[in-house]
Amino acid sequence: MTPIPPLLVVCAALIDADGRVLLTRIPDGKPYAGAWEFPGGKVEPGEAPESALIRELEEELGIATEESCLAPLAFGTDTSGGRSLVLLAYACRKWRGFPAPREGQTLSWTLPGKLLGHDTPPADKPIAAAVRDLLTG
Ligand SMILES: Nc1nc2c([nH]c(=O)n2[C@@H]2O[C@H](COP(=O)(O)OP(=O)(O)OP(=O)(O)O)[C@@H](O)[C@H]2O)c(=O)[nH]1
Repeated sequence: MTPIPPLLVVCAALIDADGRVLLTRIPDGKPYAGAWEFPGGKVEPGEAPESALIRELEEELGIATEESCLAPLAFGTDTSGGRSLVLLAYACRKWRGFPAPREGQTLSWTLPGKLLGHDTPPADKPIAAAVRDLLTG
């Protein structure tokens, strides 16, 4: 049997000048609807993770950033319910434009101490902890 590789997903902890982090609400009809996640999305075949994240941030939020502004931070996994997913998270403090919901998402700028209080998918838990530690260290 040929093993199926896990789905590779990238996300960003966008950190604003006040040290808040952007979460987006997962819309109805998607896995974990109503929970909160970091902006990002799937890495396409042949795409570098950083390029995928830059593309997703532009598509979802209308902001522009670059590879030198993406600092690898943490990763999480989700193998529940038949899923097999690896989520790579980058911290990002520099971008151009003002993040706005291009796909109808609800956005929340969240203080680091409140990150773990949000309902998030399992893969996001270690990432939320790493972001909190980075910002409250
Ligand atoms: N963007 C994002 N996806 C996450 C996070 N945590 C997590 O488990 N995921 C999962 O990773 C997958 C990413 O899918 P997506 O729908 O956001 O990706 P995409 O923008 O490329 O989707 P598309 O196929 O609709 O274009 C989903 O199954 C989602 O539940 C997270 O923090 N951010």
